[in-house]
Amino acid sequence: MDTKIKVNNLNLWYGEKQALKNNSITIYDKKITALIGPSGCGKSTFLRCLNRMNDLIPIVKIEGEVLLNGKNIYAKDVDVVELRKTVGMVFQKPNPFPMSIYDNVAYGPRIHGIKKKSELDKIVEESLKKAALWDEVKDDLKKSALGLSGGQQQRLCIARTIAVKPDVILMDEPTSALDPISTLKIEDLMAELKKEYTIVIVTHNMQQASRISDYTAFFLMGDIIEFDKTEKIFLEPSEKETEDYISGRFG
Ligand SMILES: Nc1ncnc2c1ncn2[C@@H]1O[C@H](COP(=O)(O)OP(=O)(O)OP(=O)(O)O)[C@@H](O)[C@H]1O
Repeated sequence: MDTKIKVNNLNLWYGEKQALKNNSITIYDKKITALIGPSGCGKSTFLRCLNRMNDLIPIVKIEGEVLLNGKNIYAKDVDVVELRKTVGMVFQKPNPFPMSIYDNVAYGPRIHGIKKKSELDKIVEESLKKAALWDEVKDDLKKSALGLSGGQQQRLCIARTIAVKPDVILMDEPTSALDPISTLKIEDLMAELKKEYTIVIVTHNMQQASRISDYTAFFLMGDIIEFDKTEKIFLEPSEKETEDYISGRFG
C-alpha cells in the first residue's frame, strides 16, 4: 500500500494553548481515513494542517512535518496556492459561490489559467459527472448554484474541488448539515471518489466512519490515541479510551 501523506511529530499551538500533541500517522493513497473523537479534541485543526489552512490564523505555531508524496509541505519553498490545489477541501456547510453552477466549477481552472471554452466545458462536465451531479443539473448550468438543495450544493462543492485535479480531498464533516438521503448520496460518492483520490474526513458520526473509512484515527485532547484499520478500531480497539469512546461511554 502506498503512502500519500506522512505526518511526523506534528505539534500545534493556538497562542499558549497546545491543540495538537506530537501527532504521527500515515495516510494511505486512494483510501479513506476518518478522524474521530470528542468535540474540541483537534480533528479539524489536524485536517487543516494537511493543506496549511492554519497558516491563515496569525497566533498559530506549528512544529513537525507533513510529507506529501515525500516532500514536506511546511518547507520554505512550497507554493501554498499549488499545495491547496493538490490538497483540496470541502467544508461542513456547503459554500457555493453566488454564481452559476457552471461558473462555480470553472472557477478554479480559470484561476489556474485555463481560458478556452471547449476545455472549460469538458472540465465542468467531467467534474460534475464525478461528483454524481451531472444528470441533475446538465440542463441548468447557467442557473444560480444557490437554487440547488443542500445536498446538491455539497456535491457541487465536491465538483469544484475535483475541477482543479487534486490528489487529496479533505472533508470537514461534509454531511453534518445534510438530511439522511443526501448524506447517503455523499457517502456513495466518496466510495467512488476513492478510486482516484485519497480522502481524509472528519466526522462526528460513528456509523459513518465505520461505513465508509478504511483507516481511522481516534483523537483525544490533541493526542492521537489510536490509529489503525477501521475494522480494528471499531471491533477490537487496543486502547481503553478508544473502546470507551466507540461504545458511547463519553463524548
Ligand atoms: N482559531 C482558533 N483559535 C484559538 N483556538 C482554537 C481555534 N480553533 C480551534 N481552537 C481550539 O483548539 C482545540 C481543537 O479544536 P478543533 O476545532 O480542531 O477540534 P475538533 O475536534 O475539530 O472539534 P469539533 O468536533 O467540535 O469541531 C479546541 O480547544 C479549540 O477551542
